[in-house]
Amino acid sequence: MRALILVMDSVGIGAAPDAARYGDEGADTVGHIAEACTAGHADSNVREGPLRIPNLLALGLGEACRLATGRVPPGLEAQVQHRQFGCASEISKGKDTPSGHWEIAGVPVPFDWGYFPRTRPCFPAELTKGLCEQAGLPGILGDCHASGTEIIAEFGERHMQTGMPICYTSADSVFQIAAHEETFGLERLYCICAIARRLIDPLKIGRVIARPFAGTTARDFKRTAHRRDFSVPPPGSTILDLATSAGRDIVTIGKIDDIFAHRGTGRNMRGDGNMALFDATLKGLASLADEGLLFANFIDFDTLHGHRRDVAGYAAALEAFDERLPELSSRLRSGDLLIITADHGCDPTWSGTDHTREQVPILAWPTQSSSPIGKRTGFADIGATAARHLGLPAALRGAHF
Ligand SMILES: O=P(O)(O)O[C@H]1O[C@H](CO)[C@@H](O)[C@H]1O
Ligand SMILES: [Mn+2]
Ligand SMILES: [Mn+2]
Repeated sequence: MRALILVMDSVGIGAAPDAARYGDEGADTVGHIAEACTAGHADSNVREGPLRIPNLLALGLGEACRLATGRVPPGLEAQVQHRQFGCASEISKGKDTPSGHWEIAGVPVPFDWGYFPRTRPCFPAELTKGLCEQAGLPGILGDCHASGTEIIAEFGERHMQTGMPICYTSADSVFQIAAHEETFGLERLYCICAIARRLIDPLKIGRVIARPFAGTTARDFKRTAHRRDFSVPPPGSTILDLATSAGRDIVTIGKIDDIFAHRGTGRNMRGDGNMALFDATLKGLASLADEGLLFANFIDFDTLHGHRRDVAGYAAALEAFDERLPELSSRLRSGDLLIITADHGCDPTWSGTDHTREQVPILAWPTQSSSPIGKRTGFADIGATAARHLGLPAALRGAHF
């Protein structure tokens, strides 16, 4: 008997009840992608036509959408084979990855994050000064809200000439530093991120993110897989901490270890892209001991497609993930529990490039209980259910389903 939590990063299924507060009323990541596909607006050289995700639909994704918004998106009507589906809205404020994952793991965020204003410059002068002094930098570029790919196209060449890193933020509580892997150096980038992490702790900023890139000109700059997140630790004991205390085997896939600031994250396995992460998940599962926990994050939905407002790419990523689900389900043993969910939305049809405050799906297979999961307040019910399944102490915030 083991438990698996798979987070499809940013796969929201409709605006959260408080979405208006975030300017996200009407956002719907899966719904709008399905609509675009059906309308023939998401055809590309890798996919075409209506969204084809039969395995997620069999787990109840279409019906979870109905619970969240009152309608099944076009093309997602299907026979549900497993009736353990539901949706959840987030208690924590914000719409970013750390709070979404921590809440899934049983720890909603009880405080308000710090954010940087939409001004230029947007970082406090003392912060920039401190960073330049302590890291020996001649200055910084950017100093604004931006899309990560656009800002390296804009400032990448100047960065290479001057050695000034590109610092930017978003609607999330983040301080992001982009620098060239070779001319600036990867280790040096990590090093200045660690300095920035210490400097912004008092500002309650959730993450410093290293954004290394490669290439020679604005036309061919490309971010590499060596991104690293410097997160603050979760503000309470998560399911990972409980499982660690109980001596359980833990496998984390992808950026889960960064998101939880490496606390209780067990054996971490990485992969460059969703398919490599899926391979790692299968490998991790094969080695996961009885009563163990596997916690995985699939990042491409968000980083490559949601933030880039790439509807066809997002649809193709959902289809590719869906296609691999049978490999996973065929490896589950009797008594294992699988929960597929998400941490927030990132509607690729929405304005701007930020996350969207959305409800998330809960697709469970199978659960101990036969009552419907329904519409949940708080992602913590997911962690509470996995914890109960593993026989861990009932110390998390949520109620199990
Ligand atoms: O535009 P890029 O650099 O992908 O940044 C995005 O990535 C951050 C982390 O998900 C978000 O806060 C958003 O700013
Ligand atoms: Mn995320
Ligand atoms: Mn994101």
